[in-house]
Amino acid sequence: MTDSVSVIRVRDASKRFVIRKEKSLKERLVNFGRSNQHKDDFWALRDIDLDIHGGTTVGLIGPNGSGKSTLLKLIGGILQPTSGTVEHRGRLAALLELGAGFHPDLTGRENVFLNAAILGLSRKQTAQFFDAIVAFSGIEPFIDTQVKFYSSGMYVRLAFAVSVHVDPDVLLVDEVLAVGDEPFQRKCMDRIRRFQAEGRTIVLVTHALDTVADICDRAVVLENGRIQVDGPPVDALRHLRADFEVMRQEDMEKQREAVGDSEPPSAARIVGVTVSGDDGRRISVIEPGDPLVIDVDVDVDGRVEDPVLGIGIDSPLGQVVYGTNTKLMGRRLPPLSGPSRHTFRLPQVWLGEGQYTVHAAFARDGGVELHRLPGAASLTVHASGRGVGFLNIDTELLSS
Ligand SMILES: Nc1ncnc2c1ncn2[C@@H]1O[C@H](COP(=O)(O)OP(=O)(O)OP(=O)(O)O)[C@@H](O)[C@H]1O
Repeated sequence: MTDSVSVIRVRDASKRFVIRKEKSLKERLVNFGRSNQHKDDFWALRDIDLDIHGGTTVGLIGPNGSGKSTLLKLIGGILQPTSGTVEHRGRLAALLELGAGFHPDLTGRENVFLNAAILGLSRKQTAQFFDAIVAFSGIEPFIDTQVKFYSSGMYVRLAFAVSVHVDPDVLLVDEVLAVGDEPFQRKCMDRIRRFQAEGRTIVLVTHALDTVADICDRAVVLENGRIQVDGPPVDALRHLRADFEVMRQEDMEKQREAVGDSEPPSAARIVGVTVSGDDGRRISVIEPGDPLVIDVDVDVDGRVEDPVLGIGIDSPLGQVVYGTNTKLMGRRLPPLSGPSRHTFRLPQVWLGEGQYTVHAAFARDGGVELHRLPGAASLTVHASGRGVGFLNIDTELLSS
């Protein structure tokens, strides 16, 4: 089934939605007698050109509302472009938003037949696959229940089972898989890998960026309805993570402004965190194995007798990837008062490719945390692209 020609071809496609907004009471009075709604045009996609070749796996990534699902729906023929063209070749199965393609009043069994018929299978063909579909979905006890009573996970289980059993040439998958439990998600990933090995084409919308690095041949970054990057996942992810970091900083700035000076002055504060290399120069990008020097400036109004100072490196979702503090290190700090600087040196930081932030925290030994500065500095790790995840390990293949 693998071929090098386009199985999906999007040419100069744009999609406009008309958004209706309720008018305010004042506007209603002024426009008495006329409609109570505003109509606004909104371009969810602009000038999209995309060729997807047979046998490839492409990830569509980008911030919330950037147009990923809309593009997937255009490819799947669920939506029509306002201008431009979208073509595809071969049988196409789509796993789009929850419940799409299912009729709520029909049972799981009836929906399997309905869905398969929409995808072009005869009743006889569907009957052949039926047991395999139900077995894969793992929801046999509920197969004769109306799907409106299904949980979101049960919906997705059945929908995914149908889409992978109808022998599609192209599989479109939106984020929905994320609602399945872990064992089911793993089963789906195994099936997706099998599809890849069989040379089928897969287009995936996801926020799981490591999944994109792991399974996609190519990634397309959408922002504000336009393609920003289209290329190898490592490049696309680097671009997107850098943009996310800008958004995070803007968001922090807004939060700080919103809180303003209303925050009560604390007796002990971390006033600054800087990250540098061994030569003392400030850095924000490192390679795996590089050393890192983290300076933490603290200001204590009064005196803290038994201070404990900690630092850590967090993932973009705020998960602590690494953390330590003076107590864990078996070091005792002297009582602190006034401003002071404390320097931590991490000799070799074997982090994997990605965007991280550095936090610092200050506490009393055995007592409450006095101050924490999350996202105090940002850190980008550029790795070789030979692995995914938080760690960088130079794995070798000893035998094959
Ligand atoms: N049927 C619709 N009517 C009006 N606006 C819509 C419609 N569908 C999508 N939009 C708007 O189009 C924009 C893109 O939506 P889309 O669902 O494609 O984004 P996305 O990148 O998939 O986002 P997310 O990551 O949050 O799922 C959003 O601003 C959304 O509000």
